[in-house]
Amino acid sequence: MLVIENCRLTWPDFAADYSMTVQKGALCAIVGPSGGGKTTLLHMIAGFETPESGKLAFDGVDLVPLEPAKRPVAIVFQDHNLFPHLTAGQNVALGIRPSLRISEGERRRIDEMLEAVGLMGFGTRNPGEMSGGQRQRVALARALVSGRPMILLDEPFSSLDPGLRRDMVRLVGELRRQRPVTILMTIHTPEDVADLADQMVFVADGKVLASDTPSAILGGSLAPRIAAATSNT
Ligand SMILES: Nc1ncnc2c1ncn2[C@@H]1O[C@H](COP(=O)(O)OP(=O)(O)OP(=O)(O)O)[C@@H](O)[C@H]1O
Repeated sequence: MLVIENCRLTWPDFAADYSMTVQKGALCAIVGPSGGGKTTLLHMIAGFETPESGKLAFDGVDLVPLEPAKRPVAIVFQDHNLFPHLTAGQNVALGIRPSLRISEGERRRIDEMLEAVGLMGFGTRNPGEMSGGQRQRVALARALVSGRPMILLDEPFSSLDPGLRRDMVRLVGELRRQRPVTILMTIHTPEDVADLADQMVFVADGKVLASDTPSAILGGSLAPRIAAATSNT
């Protein structure tokens, strides 16, 4: 389980105090207004920001003292996930070995992962020869092949058109059913994940203001605020 208890971060213009839990193996969607602190929450879990106080633990392990590379976490950003001078296969390989010196078995794992995200045969292409959706599939494959038990997706599909975005969200749903991974995903279109996510949290003003099932969140008292946050994007 991911446990976040009163994790505080303070800047001159913004203060956050996060508390939430996510069950191991769950898909948790993070929604809320722009500037409310969704990305900052993921950055804190990944280790790019350090809480001044509070508890941040996954599976009973305190994450705070661990540098980002040592955390049980892989992150996929909205853009710029891939190295343009490396092939798709090499970009995925980085999830296993930063040196890119991979064994034959690892090569097979990479090919299998590319196949799992619908990119069989694309291993030798460069990112510049791929569509935005295909590039995000490569980034997803790299996160999954790393074997890290928690994957953070920060608006990974928001630059894609609505149909492709829904396909990608469904792909995330399928992939996580096949492997024991906990996924936290920020999203500006909560309706896309309503029937896939186990949990939805609403983040605004640097706080987790609600945490429940997607139907309870989307049908509850926060619905107008969620609709307003969505229409502003
Ligand atoms: N390192 C930092 N230094 C100063 N302020 C920061 C830092 N990191 C985040 N913030 C502030 O935290 C606030 C929340 O930003 P954040 O990106 O987490 O919001 P968000 O909910 O992800 O927004 P969006 O939906 O637009 O991506 C912003 O006001 C931002 O300026």
